[in-house]
Amino acid sequence: MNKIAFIGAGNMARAIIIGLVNSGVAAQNIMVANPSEGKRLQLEQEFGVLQTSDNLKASEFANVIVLCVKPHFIEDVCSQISQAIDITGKLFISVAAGTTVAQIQAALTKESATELAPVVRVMPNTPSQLGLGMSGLYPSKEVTAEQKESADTLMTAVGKVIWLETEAKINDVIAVAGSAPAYYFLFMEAMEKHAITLGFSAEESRMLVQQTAFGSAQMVVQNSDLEISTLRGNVTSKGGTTHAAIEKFKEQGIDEMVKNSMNAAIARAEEMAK
Ligand SMILES: NC(=O)C1=CN([C@@H]2O[C@H](COP(=O)(O)OP(=O)(O)OC[C@H]3O[C@@H](n4cnc5c(N)ncnc54)[C@H](O)[C@@H]3O)[C@@H](O)[C@H]2O)C=CC1
Ligand SMILES: O=C(O)[C@@H]1CCC=N1
Repeated sequence: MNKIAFIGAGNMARAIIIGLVNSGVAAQNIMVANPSEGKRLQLEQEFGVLQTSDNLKASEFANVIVLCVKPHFIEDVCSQISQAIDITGKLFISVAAGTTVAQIQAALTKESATELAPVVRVMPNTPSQLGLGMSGLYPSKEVTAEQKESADTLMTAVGKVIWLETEAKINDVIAVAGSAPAYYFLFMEAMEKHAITLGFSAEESRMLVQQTAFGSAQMVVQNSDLEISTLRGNVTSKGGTTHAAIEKFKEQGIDEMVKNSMNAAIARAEEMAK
């Protein structure tokens, strides 16, 4: 049975922890470390996970250490852990955008050490908290088959996973899945705002938008044999209202806008890794 430490108790750690506990992982096998107490105490109260302010205590407790701090803290956190405790046999999983395996391994390597630590980079997304996450995983070559299985089991508990052939694909997963919940939220926010200006109450606007988004996503999921464009076509009567709206989206360059925005996420991830 793996013991899992989360270093950092923010949005992404919370999403994965909720998904894990709901999937049946024993809360006593999870310890979360965060310097300030608010978020970790909340996780303890809600889910019974162990918590500490001490990254080293959590790292000693676990054989799988999930790094869930902001990218600019990853290297400091890794050095702190590797300088203070014996990390032999421990698997490191990093969810950080724009922080490479090489950077993480360098920070995990003591001057005297010759071996590199096993690291799996994971790019998850926040729907993990509902068990509906989508993650891309990339293992360093030091990761054993058993550790790969552990990482797969961990992320499968909170959603679907794909394993990536190259580390560069992690940045593509950021654009398509990691950052993408925010794109859908942005679109829903825009629709909700306009529904309100059309005279619906805030509650009605929210319900109209969320139920339509939910139903549409379910239609995509439950009709995997159909192209998404076919589902769109089924709504779009020739010369009708949907056609008018879709033509307006196209006229304003929706494909270009989506492509450029996704590429901006990739470019930012590449820039962060420098
Ligand atoms: N939020 C998202 O949708 C996604 C985030 N990520 C990655 O997850 C990582 C965390 O992002 P969020 O959870 O959104 O950030 P966040 O700011 O919500 O959480 C980070 C947590 O780390 C804690 N922290 C700061 N310094 C620390 C230290 N030295 N030791 C232990 N804990 C420390 C903070 O107090 C905070 O609670 C980032 O690297 C990000 O790239 C990846 C995929 C999706
Ligand atoms: O915005 C970010 O940098 C992180 C990575 C993917 C989602 N959130």
